[in-house]
Amino acid sequence: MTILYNPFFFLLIAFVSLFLFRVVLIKTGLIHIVKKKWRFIEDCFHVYQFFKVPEFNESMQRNQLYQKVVVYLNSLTSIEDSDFTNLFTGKKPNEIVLRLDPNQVIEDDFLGAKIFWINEDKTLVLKIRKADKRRVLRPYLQHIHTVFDELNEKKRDLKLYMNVLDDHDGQNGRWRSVPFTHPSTFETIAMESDLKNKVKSDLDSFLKAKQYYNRLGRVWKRSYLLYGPSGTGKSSFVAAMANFLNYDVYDIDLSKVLDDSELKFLLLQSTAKSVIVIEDLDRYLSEKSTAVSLSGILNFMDGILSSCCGEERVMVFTMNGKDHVDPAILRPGRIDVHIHFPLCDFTAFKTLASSYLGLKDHKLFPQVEEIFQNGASLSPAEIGELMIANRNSPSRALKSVINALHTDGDGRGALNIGRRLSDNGSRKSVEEIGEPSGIFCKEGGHAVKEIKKLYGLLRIKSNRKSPSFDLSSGQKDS
Ligand SMILES: Nc1ncnc2c1ncn2[C@@H]1O[C@H](COP(=O)(O)OP(=O)(O)OP(=O)(O)O)[C@@H](O)[C@H]1O
Ligand SMILES: [Mg+2]
Repeated sequence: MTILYNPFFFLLIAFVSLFLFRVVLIKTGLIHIVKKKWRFIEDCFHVYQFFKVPEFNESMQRNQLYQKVVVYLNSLTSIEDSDFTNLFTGKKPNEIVLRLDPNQVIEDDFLGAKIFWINEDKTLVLKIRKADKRRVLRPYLQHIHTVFDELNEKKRDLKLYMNVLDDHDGQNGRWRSVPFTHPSTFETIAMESDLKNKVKSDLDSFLKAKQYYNRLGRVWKRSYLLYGPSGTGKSSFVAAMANFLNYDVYDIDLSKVLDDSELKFLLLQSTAKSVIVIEDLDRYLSEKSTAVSLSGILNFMDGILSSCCGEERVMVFTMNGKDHVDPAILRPGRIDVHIHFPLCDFTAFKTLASSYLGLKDHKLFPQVEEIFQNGASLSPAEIGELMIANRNSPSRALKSVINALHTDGDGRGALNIGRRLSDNGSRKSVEEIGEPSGIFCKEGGHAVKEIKKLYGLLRIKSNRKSPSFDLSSGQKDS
């Protein structure tokens, strides 16, 4: 019986009872009633101020702020906690969005202050403690603007612009647009994952670097050269980049550009947050199938003109090979990142087999691996086509890939290897850093490298015969 008089026993009982009480409150949902009562009691001790945001102004024009607040509130997770919420289908398939119901209260936290929104008829009422108002209100409204802009940016429909020769209406210059709906993403591209991540983080850091570029007095742009044999995924990669960045695409057909000044004009007419692409640049240059001069292209690449618009742009140039391209185009500082798109190797093949056939492993894989090791190769496009054509039978698909590698692909990979071996020493140094298919000329991305480049520490290297490789080894060193 003495245990009953033990204070520890009482404490234990109290703890257990409290715990059980809490469990009952949570499990039965009574917690919400308790919270409401508690809020009511709290309200008695605070003085609140109310701000109305009506949907229309006195001239019956729409209040922009109302729209922004609605979008902002609908994005809050606390909307799920209000007693009534409307459910709608979203724009994407299977997407369901929540919308605040009239007469509901939604709670928000900002800078440690509690803010309540009451959805009255055609008016949103902001309720804030007087004690918090001076400190919180302005930054909070600014926060709503920012979140709204971000959400808007995310959901906007992308466009693909193409330049045309005729300009009948004269209204939109020479650009014509269609919705950009290319499904390619970084996930669907078969590519060394390390390289893919490097490109993603390069794009990410570019997006965040507005202040940085401004401080250095540089145009806020980043340019990429994608080069490699046909069907290795260069165009798909451009689409993946645009989808990743959520940028429009401006696809410049150089054969439809009448002269250098028109190329400048096209650049000036492009909007911020866009990927500007020139495909097959090497072909235009070697066949001279464009009226644009080399200097016109160089000026375009340097983006001198886009500096007047000052907003972010990504430029992408694709080529089948760099061998016959004027060195001025490839000099360091002109194109920031070079990415090589090789023919398929066994790793890329496995990625394709996984996405096209849903195969993680197969008894024919060792055979395929051996063929790749013997130097045969095909482009991912060729392998992809065979897999799509035989998608109902993975074994047949793999056999047809093996056949094609034996016949069409024989020696293509070997040729590739041969080319590498016959290259100069600097190309070998690329192989040494373990990025045969990766970014081998990547300046910047990191502040130190940008500054080095700016202040000419790397300029000495640009005079060498094969500047990209020197730069990459500089990168390796650093
Ligand atoms: N690395 C890859 N990963 C996944 N699919 C690929 C890859 N490379 C090519 N493909 C597929 O092959 C087709 C052709 O690819 P894409 O047009 O991007 O090649 P490309 O390098 O631009 O060729 P070209 O130099 O002839 O323009 C696309 O349907 C794409 O899905
Ligand atoms: Mg292409």
